[in-house]
Amino acid sequence: MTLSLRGVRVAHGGHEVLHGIDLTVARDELLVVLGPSGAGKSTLLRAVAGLTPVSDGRVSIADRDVTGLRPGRRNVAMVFQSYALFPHLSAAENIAFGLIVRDVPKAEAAERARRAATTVGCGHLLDRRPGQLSGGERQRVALARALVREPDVFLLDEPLSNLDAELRVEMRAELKALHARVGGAMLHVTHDQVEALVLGDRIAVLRDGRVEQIGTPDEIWSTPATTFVARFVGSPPMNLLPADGPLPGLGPAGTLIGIRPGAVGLGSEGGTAAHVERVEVVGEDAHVYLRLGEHTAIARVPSARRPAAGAETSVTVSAADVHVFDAATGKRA
Ligand SMILES: Nc1ncnc2c1ncn2[C@@H]1O[C@H](COP(=O)(O)OP(=O)(O)OP(=O)(O)O)[C@@H](O)[C@H]1O
Repeated sequence: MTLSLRGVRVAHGGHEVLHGIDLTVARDELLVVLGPSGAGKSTLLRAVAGLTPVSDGRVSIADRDVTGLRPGRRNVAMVFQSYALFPHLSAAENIAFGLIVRDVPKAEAAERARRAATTVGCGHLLDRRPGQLSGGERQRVALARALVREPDVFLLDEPLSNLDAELRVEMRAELKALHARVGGAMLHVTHDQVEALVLGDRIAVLRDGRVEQIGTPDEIWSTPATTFVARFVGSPPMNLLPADGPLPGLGPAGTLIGIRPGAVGLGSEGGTAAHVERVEVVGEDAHVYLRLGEHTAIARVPSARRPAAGAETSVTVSAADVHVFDAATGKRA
């Protein structure tokens, strides 16, 4: 394992925000830490980088206990959401900076910076200052600056969140391709579930300073361990209904049944009666907000086949599409 965290706890001003994190990242693995705002994602990255002290537990990098080491001794490179480039230095100087301060000869640093810049597609921007670069170009320079150091671990803190939607999708794919090319252990933090599903070899879902589930994107999607994971991953979120609610017979007593909006069938004969409260058209898809007695649910259907708001319809769900959770604990049953 290149990176391993064992029982890592972090407190801010006497208030514990990470409550014993266990995580490993293999040598060429891209692990995404996914969680809502305030879950402790940035704190986790900062603890690995050595920017925030841990109150308990151990951080190991390349089989070395680094828990007590300062950031410069850990051989990690961090890419920040804000890029954190020096405004008065050119892209080339920004990229080479980490080498120069480590006494790499100037000519070698410049050559390595040029190669890293070419790898991430900003080789033609080396003479420009950050103020003369677009957001996406700055992000490339920040990536090249991390890459050039050849660190044991890359730490990426929401690196795509300042980009517009189109560029974010493009950079997401490029980041994945880059990782496939250069390898290395990457810990990538995001609150964007699509980014996590697309990028991650594995995903660790963080909630209130605890890891709720770790698994491949497929595992997280198809077998969410808790109702929290089930609802956080997927948009619109998974419907949760009591097993003895409006769609009986799909789960044992005392459980909640989970049905993704895409698995809610509308308008078939013999289904459960439902009232269409509202319809949102999102391009090809429509989100249909349904009332089933005292409960509500969302269906995702092709826009062309959407019912009208105010209509009466019927709901059918195939048993194979149902997730079952313990109603008391929220854990997968
Ligand atoms: N320096 C600090 N001092 C006190 N509390 C802090 C400090 N930094 C973070 N916290 C608290 O720790 C918790 C976790 O914060 P953190 O920034 O790690 O969350 P996050 O998951 O990265 O959220 P976001 O997605 O909003 O950045 C929050 O409750 C936050 O208020």
